[in-house]
Amino acid sequence: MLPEGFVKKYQQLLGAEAPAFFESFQQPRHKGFRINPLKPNPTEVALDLSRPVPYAKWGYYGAVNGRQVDHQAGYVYSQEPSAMYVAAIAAPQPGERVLDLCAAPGGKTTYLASFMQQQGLLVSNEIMPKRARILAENVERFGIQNAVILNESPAHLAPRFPAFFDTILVDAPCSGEGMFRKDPAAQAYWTPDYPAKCATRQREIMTEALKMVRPGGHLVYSTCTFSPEEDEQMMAWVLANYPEFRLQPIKRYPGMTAGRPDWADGNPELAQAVRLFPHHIDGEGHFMALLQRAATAEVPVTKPKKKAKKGKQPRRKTLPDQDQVALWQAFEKNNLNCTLNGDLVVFGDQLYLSPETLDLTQLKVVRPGLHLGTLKRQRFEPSYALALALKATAARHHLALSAADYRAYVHGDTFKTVETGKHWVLLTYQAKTVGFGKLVNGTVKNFFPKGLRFEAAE
Ligand SMILES: C[S@@+](CC[C@H](N)C(=O)[O-])C[C@H]1O[C@@H](n2cnc3c(N)ncnc32)[C@H](O)[C@@H]1O
Repeated sequence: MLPEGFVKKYQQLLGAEAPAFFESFQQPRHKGFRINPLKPNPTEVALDLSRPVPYAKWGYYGAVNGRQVDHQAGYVYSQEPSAMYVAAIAAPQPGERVLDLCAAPGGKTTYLASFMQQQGLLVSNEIMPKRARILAENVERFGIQNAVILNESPAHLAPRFPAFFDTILVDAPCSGEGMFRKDPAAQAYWTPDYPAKCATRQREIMTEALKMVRPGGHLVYSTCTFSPEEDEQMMAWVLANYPEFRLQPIKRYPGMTAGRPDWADGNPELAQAVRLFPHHIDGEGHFMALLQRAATAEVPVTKPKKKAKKGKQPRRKTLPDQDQVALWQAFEKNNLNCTLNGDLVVFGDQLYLSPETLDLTQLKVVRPGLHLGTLKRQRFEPSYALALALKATAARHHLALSAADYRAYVHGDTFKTVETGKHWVLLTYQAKTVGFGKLVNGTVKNFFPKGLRFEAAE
């Protein structure tokens, strides 16, 4: 049952449309997924691709089975169809600097990365530590090479990246009215003053996010809620307080409706925003707006940091030493056919490849780039993330698994093979890279991450 206050509110706002809107909550929800253009032959998945989402490149209606190789190998990402349009509006170019400020679990980050084709910088940030780890898992599964994953508050990020990003996505935490069908708990949580509370937090987030957009750059703001307080009124607040930002038109596909100036301060510019209502479109519902910062906007000068006294400059702890570089290079030479681009960065005994030289000191870093692997005393152990970022042909040794071997592998078991020798093997199943194993005299030792092990579907 929809909350009483919710029904009253939308009866008033939607008038004659309200019954159709309420009725949509009785219908089954719409599921969707995107295929991953970063992988070789991305359409070779065991899923029905006959129903594309008209407004979302790589998007389809349908459900994904999380126990199948298409999911495990990062060939598909489950995403509710209306949510897909957010990153499709942002559509960053390869080479751009992009920030996804509220990024977990990664639906929009993985979509942004699809556009970027591994070029440029994608900073994916999530404030909640647990959710940031899930974000990292999804980024790795998708095989993204140019992402830096942070676990920061917007207030801590803004002074570090003033006017830095070409594109910023703020998929704001919201009252989640568009989640009512998927998650009945969202209904129980709802109270008439909840949207206003969420709006306060959204203004705090936007205050920081806007500082990080470069002159001429864009910010996409989105919520999965219908409440004007969090949607048009948020954008009205931005336009009134930040005159260097203007709303830009967004293409409206059939079923999408214009933002409602009459639900805010009447500013006609608000009609540039887009609403996806569940009674008009096959999706759960979303609001999205595209802001652009004037190319001529003046950027406040930030004070340069005090330099450490001569001789006291701490050595950047993240630069690998010669021995560590040598271990990686030996692994690369003996095992890979490709060269990976970026800066080598070391955190403890973990080696990463960073897409851009960034000063990440005093930031909570989940991944400073692509995780390459672990530096052991005399050897290098490649990571699962590296395997999923590689094409099978990028490795010197690869091994195609049978269905039984694949099941054993994702379950965490060792298995036998007729191959001989002692070296790393990049494992594939149905021509999809699924992880590394170590071949030792006919046995493949299992390196599938413990926390991800599962029973594969038959
Ligand atoms: C709508 S969800 C993001 C969904 C994500 N963009 C996706 O597509 O998978 C909003 C996220 O904002 C995070 N969040 C909550 N409070 C926040 C705050 N004060 N500042 C920034 N992010 C916050 C939540 O933890 C949540 O992961």
